Amino acid sequence: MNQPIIALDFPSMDSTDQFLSQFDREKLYVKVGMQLFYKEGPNLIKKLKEAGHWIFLDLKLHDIPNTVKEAMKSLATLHIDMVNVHAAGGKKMMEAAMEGLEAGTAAGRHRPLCIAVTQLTSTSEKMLKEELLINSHMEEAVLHYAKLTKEAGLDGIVSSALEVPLVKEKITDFITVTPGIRLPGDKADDQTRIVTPEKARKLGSDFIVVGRSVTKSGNPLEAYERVVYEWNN
Ligand SMILES: O=c1ccn([C@@H]2O[C@H](COP(=O)(O)O)[C@@H](O)[C@H]2O)c(=O)[nH]1
Repeated sequence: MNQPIIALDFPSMDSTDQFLSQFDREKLYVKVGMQLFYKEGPNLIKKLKEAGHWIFLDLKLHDIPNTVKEAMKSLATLHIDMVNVHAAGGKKMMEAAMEGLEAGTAAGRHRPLCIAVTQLTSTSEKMLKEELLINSHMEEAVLHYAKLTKEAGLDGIVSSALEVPLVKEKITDFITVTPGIRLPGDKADDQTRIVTPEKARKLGSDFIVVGRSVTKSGNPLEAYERVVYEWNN
């Protein structure tokens, strides 16, 4: 079974524990983002690891190459499974991220997967042009950043599932992690490039990231099971 990655966008360890307690010790693939990590830090990661969960630490590093390299050295000691940067930091920054991760990974351990955000799933075509002054269509912009990411030696990208077919056509051996996932009928909220789990599977995503469709549902366990079903069948 392919597991969706569940975004633990909660304010504290307590609210996270409360959410996870509904899953009866099932091992989940979880995503810890800025809100939770900035509050609870490495202790939370340790706790989630001890409970057997896989962890995508979604901090989206974006700084000068040396700073990103040293930050990745530290993050590699947390034994997470996946980590990320913003591709907009450029090739040198992404290469530095990989150097840091490799240097920080203990002998005998797997280096965490490292992926780069191409264009946030909250970004629309209009915003791309008018605010970011990127004068190409979303798909081309995502592909351009994906190519830079591949050249820098990273394992894959974050994009919406809508761009996955083009990325997969042009770049091989490269994973696609796609947030902006909504169950049919759910609100888009601040996301603009959204698809259902079923559509993401049909478009060829390797991993989907699901937050509010599960965490804000009246019945999170049932919503999770629906996502799992749609994602796998
Ligand atoms: O382009 C991106 C990159 C990261 N995210 C993160 O994924 C989740 C999505 O949450 P939803 O509640 O399902 O919208 C959230 O943690 C974002 O920080 C993204 O949405 N888009």
